[in-house]
Amino acid sequence: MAEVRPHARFLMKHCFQKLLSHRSSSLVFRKQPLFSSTSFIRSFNHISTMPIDQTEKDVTLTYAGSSVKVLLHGANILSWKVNGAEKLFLSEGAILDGSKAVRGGVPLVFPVFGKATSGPTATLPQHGFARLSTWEFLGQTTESPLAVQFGLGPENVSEELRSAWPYNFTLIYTVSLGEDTLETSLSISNPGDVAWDFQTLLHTYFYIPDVDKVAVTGLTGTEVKDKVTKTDYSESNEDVTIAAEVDRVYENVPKPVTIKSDGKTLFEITRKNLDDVVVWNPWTNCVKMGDFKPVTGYKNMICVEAGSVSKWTSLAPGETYVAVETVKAYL
Ligand SMILES: O=P(O)(O)OC[C@H]1O[C@@H](O)[C@H](O)[C@@H](O)[C@@H]1O
Repeated sequence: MAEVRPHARFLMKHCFQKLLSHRSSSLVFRKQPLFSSTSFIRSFNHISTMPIDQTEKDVTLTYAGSSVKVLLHGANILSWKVNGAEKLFLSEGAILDGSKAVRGGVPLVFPVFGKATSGPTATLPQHGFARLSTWEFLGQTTESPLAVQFGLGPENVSEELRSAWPYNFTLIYTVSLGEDTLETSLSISNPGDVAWDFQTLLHTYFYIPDVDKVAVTGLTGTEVKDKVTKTDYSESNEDVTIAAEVDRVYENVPKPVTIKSDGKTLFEITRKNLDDVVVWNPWTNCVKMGDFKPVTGYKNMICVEAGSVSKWTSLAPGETYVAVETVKAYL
């Protein structure tokens, strides 16, 4: 029997199931080879810019003056532009060759947030293996908004990481680009025969003009685990501002969260099945990270991370968990 390449194996094992679920929600699924076909190109010849540009390393979508670029390594979004303006922070020192997690954009955290001290994920590196593995580009699902999918299964993960967490899983990451919105949806399935627990998070680095003027709202009254002060408390501020290192997990945040600058809304973040929100800015401690450049970059970034991290979610065989974040950009 001819050898089946990993990509084909992924499609057979993971995506045909997805295809069926898409059919029920009337989405169109196209497999990767169609992207290079002239029929696909012809179907978009009324649009002046090609909407999907695929290279060996990344995939760029262009839609209604906006664009998003996704690196296959980590399925890490590197850039999101609305009307030509960059909305994400990507360190000038970010390493994009697959040897390290990307410092900026939107790294994906799975199956553990931070570093577990006990349990099955304790042998995994900080934030798990999804951001350290090269995902497969699976193709396009819709034209308007423009959406594509990426997949990760055990066959895409290094042997070392796979033996550290030896479970069967399927991750399908859908990136949808609207005029001023970016929706990211992570479908986490257990196709194996034993249950496992996970945490997940979208580690979004937002670009901001000036950290001194920034405020995060929508967190008032929620319980906080403050990793800098090592205290737990209830957030009393309407406006959460940044004037030093901040590393906090806000638990069970009930409402959308907004990032403002000088009182004006820059971003609104809505979440489904991502109950927690992490706010992180390393401040001048960024000098300790070799890949954080320039060292003044902390003034132009804030991580507001939608996650399910304050508890473990158990996924039984055959179950799927779908986590969705929608970011709307203003200004
Ligand atoms: O350097 P890393 O592994 O990308 O992590 C960056 C930060 O990620 C945040 O989500 C964590 O709350 C921080 O504690 C951590 O420092």
